[in-house]
Amino acid sequence: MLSYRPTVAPGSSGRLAVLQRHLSAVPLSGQVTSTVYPTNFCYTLDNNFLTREQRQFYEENGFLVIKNLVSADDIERFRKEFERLCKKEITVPGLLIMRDIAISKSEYVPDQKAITKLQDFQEDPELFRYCSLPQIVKYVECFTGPNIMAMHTMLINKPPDAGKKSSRHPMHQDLHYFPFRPSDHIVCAWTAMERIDRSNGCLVVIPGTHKGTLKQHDYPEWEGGVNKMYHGIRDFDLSIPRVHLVMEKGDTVFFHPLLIHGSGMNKTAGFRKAISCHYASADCHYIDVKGTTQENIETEVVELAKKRYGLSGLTLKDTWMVRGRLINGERTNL
Ligand SMILES: CCCCCCCCCCCCCCCCC(=O)SCCNC(=O)CCNC(=O)[C@H](O)C(C)(C)COP(=O)(O)OP(=O)(O)OC[C@H]1O[C@@H](n2cnc3c(N)ncnc32)[C@H](O)[C@@H]1OP(=O)(O)O
Ligand SMILES: Nc1ncnc2c1ncn2[C@@H]1O[C@H](COP(=O)(O)OP(=O)(O)OP(=O)(O)O)[C@@H](O)[C@H]1O
Ligand SMILES: O=C(O)CCC(=O)C(=O)O
Ligand SMILES: [Fe+2]
Ligand SMILES: [Mg+2]
Repeated sequence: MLSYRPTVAPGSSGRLAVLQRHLSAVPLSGQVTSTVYPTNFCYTLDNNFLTREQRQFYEENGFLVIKNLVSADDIERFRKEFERLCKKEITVPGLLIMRDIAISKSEYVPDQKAITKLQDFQEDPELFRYCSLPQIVKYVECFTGPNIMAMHTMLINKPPDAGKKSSRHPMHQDLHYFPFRPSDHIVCAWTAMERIDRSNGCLVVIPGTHKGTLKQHDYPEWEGGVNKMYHGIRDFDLSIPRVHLVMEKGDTVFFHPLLIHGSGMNKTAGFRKAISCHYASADCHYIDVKGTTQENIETEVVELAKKRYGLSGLTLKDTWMVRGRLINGERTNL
């Protein structure tokens, strides 16, 4: 499994150069002069799908919410599949099932609802359908270009907080987990599977932080404990204003992997559900994270892979190479 090689030989630095040229969005001669063409868009591609307002919003803020993008029927199907997986009616290779730290450390015997997160559902055709929904992929292409990889999949089932605030997700940047670049060609799609607001722990973002750099991440020092791998930005300044994204069922947010975000406590009795996929341009390249701030997460992920699959000597890159799946175009580098 780990001897995977891309089916198309890399050597595609030319493609990336083309993509980068697209990113600078320089006006072409001969275009309609009544339109003012942007000269400084660098986080979105010029493929005429996003409106000018949508592009401008993402450029400035690092996220974009699209209302009602996923149908109630599809969400119902994802919900049903989630239940089958929780009940272990089916098993899926590679699927990671995670329970909340508060539940895992208590005497209480959890039922299947006590699952906080399913991760890596790329081998489950029903859930993976989410990643290929054409209306999502159309948006994704505006950030990644045409060669699209689904790198990371999650169904988050934020449990009612057990009283220790462990249902929170600390403020972080997803790029911390990713050993591939450039970051501008990576995007997360995150769809609310029901109404999500401050009562059940909505996404919380700090607009504009995608323009910054990757920060040092560690486990936050929370009294009630922190879930495995829920790293947060070290010494994060909580006085910086946060924006709470209240979303209705089917609404989808696309966000940049440097955008600082987290999610709040679930104060309701229900399990708050969202489904997400991180996409990257297949033209991105892997980096070695040794000696960088990402070394700590590499150590943890590699330890987990060793524990689960008995494989030693892996790198963070190896664990992503085997999880990535092509969605559109050619698998060039990743
Ligand atoms: C091919 C390689 C695949 C490797 C995959 C690695 C995942 C990489 C993550 C990338 C994320 C990138 C995207 C950014 C998004 C940000 C995030 O969401 S980061 C957080 C997501 N990460 C995860 O969900 C992965 C971590 N999960 C796990 O490692 C496991 O689910 C587990 C927490 C270890 C539970 O394993 P399991 O064996 O099923 O459980 P138990 O046998 O009951 O417990 C073993 C041991 O672990 C303790 N424990 C259980 N739950 C938790 C928890 N939520 N937090 C902390 N610790 C937990 C449990 O108490 C046991 O401990 P003990 O001391 O041995 O008793
Ligand atoms: N006092 C705090 N200590 C540590 N982290 C915090 C604190 N307050 C907020 N955070 C971080 O910010 C995230 C969002 O929290 P925020 O307070 O903005 O939302 P919330 O708790 O869902 O909403 P509300 O404050 O309305 O209950 C939390 O998950 C956590 O990561
Ligand atoms: O709480 C959520 O649904 C999102 C958490 C998150 O940001 C993540 O898993 O990367
Ligand atoms: Fe995240
Ligand atoms: Mg709060």
